[in-house]
Amino acid sequence: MPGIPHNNFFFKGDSVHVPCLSDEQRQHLPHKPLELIFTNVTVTIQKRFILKDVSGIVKPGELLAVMGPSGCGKTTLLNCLAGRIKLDSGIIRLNRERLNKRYKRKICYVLQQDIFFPDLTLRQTLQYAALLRLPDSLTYEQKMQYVDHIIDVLDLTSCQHTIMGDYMNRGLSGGEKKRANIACELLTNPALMLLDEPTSGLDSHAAYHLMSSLKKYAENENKTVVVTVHQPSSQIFHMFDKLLLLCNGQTAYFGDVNKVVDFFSNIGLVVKPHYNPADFILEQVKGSEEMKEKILQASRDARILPDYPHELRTELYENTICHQYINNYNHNRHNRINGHVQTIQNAPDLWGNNIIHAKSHSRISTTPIRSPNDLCVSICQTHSPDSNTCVYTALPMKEEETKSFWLDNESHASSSVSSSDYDFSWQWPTCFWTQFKVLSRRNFQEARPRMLSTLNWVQTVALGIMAGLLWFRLPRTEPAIHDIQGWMFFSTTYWMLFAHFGALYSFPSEREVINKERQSGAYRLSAYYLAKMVGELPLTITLPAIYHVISYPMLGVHSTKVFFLLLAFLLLNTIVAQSVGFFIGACCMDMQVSVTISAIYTLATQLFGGYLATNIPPWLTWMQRLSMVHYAYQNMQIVEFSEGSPIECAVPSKFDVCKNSSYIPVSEILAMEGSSLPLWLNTLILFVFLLVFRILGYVVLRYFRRPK
Ligand SMILES: Nc1ncnc2c1ncn2[C@@H]1O[C@H](COP(=O)(O)OP(=O)(O)OP(=O)(O)O)[C@@H](O)[C@H]1O
Repeated sequence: MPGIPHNNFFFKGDSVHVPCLSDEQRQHLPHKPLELIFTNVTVTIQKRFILKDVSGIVKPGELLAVMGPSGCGKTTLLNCLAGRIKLDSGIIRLNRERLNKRYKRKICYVLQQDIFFPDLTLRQTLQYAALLRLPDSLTYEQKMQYVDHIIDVLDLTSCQHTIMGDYMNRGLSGGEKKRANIACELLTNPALMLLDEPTSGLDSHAAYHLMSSLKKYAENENKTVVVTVHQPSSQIFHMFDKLLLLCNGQTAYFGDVNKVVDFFSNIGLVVKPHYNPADFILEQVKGSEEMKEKILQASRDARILPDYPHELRTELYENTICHQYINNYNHNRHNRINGHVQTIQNAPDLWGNNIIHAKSHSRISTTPIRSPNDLCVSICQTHSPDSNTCVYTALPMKEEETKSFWLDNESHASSSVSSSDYDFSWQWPTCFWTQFKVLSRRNFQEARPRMLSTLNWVQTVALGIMAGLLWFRLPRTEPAIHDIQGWMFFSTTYWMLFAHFGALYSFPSEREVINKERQSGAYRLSAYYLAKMVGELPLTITLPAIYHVISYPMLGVHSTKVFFLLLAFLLLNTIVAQSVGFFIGACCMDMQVSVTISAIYTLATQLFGGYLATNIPPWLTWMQRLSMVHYAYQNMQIVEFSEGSPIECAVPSKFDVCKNSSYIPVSEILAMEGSSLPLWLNTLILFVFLLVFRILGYVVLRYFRRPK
């Protein structure tokens, strides 16, 4: 394939391939290698330790396996490393810099669950991912060429036109979905890959090939790879460079994979010959409580042995050098650093250098003190100049990295910008316009099978004919008024319910995909939201329009203008109802709650619509103001009875006006149902409904339903 290098690494048959960019393309994705260090990671949920003091280091080119029994905290650790869970304590660093939002696009996180739009094919899924996540500097052809290549090297060619599928519609197999999941993430040429159970659901052959691919990916591309695995075969086990064994959320072993057998032997747990070491160590950490404690104690003891990575020894510095140092402050003063007025605590360090502790809002800049081996940095996380309230830590740093650094002390996942290493990954991969265009197209393509399914067509046509037959050729006389109103009210309420519940039911499955993509920083929420409105609009209005085209002429068309105006209000009402459904879907995580709220709202809307109850008690009239159907229904009457053929009075007539006239004016017909508003005001209110609920939906997604 032109433009694709031959230093391939992914196995396909007997050959090995690289799903990577050509050198020219690679220039557009300048990810430098990342070293991952996590120290003393502790997470508690509902006062229960899920992870406690877990530490590890993975260098570029290395493959770290996280193993342990089910429920020991593997996924939680991966979530922490991806910055998706707030730590109770501990630090995660990438290239010695604290994990922050800027790294999101350098990290690829392949989730345990394969979350996709079920109706898109594998190829469409990858194409959209490439269009959204590869930078605008690559042309469309280059992006598609890369998709072809990824499909080829992951051996997905034969199933590229198969839908992803779900439990209702069978699509890709489990293994194919898993590879598709990895393919989507590999598109961005990530520097750090986190994969949660990538081999689950694969047969041993497929699992071996996948793991060897990842191993070669790490080695050849200098990538950092972390995987969680349950029970690897011995072949797979020996592919790992490093192993982190977890037991009850604590480190049972961290180090080279080829030293783990010795570690267990040293505490009297000797692996039998020809036994899979992975099975052996997992059996030990699933053993009795005494056995677990013995292993955990041995692991704690190993932290002070010489071969324990010195990058992880923060507690040594904390307890000795930094403690002594912090107690040695001798004066405070104010100064200006990095353009911010800061309180600076300045003191000579233990080795004769100066240390400056500086605090400005949430950002901190410190100069380090030099310890005999490394640099000890003290970080004050409070606004108080009192050293007793400072939280401090010590970390070995390279000298060039110590000039200044910025600390995000709120959350690992929140924003923090370093002046150094500023690259494209801080920005969105594509501009708003590209995101909007691609997402509109994808929304249309994804929603079409769902919204315009054969069943929906049958239902619409059947209902249109039924309504047309029921109200067939209605005469323009007083006794027919109620029937004409019946058709209008039925049409508006039916399409309100259809659109509202359609939006409600489609949202939960869509939300998972959107959350996954938002977490990886693929696009702006605003681009998605706008694209959703635009992309789905033709689909939302198609079926009500078909219904109208069938049923209204059967009633008897009196003017083209009336035909189109009635259609316009029917569609406007449908779009408003969809907005409300979308808003409720965004608010409620629980489907049953959202269905209940929707049922109450839509039924109340019907009751107060003006057709079913005409004598609404005065203290309840405000409810009518909240009924969206009410406004559309009123407008349809205004149009039908003022622009259409006049309605003849009956003899005798219940309208007083018929004493002096043969026709009933629209105002009299509307007055039968209580007070009414002019056409323009009803229309304006419908547009206000539309805008308010769309904006509220966005606000909820933006601020209250942010993916963690
Ligand atoms: N949000 C949460 N609320 C309550 N408990 C949680 C939550 N998230 C995780 N846990 C608990 O934390 C523990 C670790 O969960 P985690 O999913 O990390 O385990 P795991 O090792 O990945 O398991 P498995 O191998 O079965 O996927 C489990 O006991 C789980 O029940």
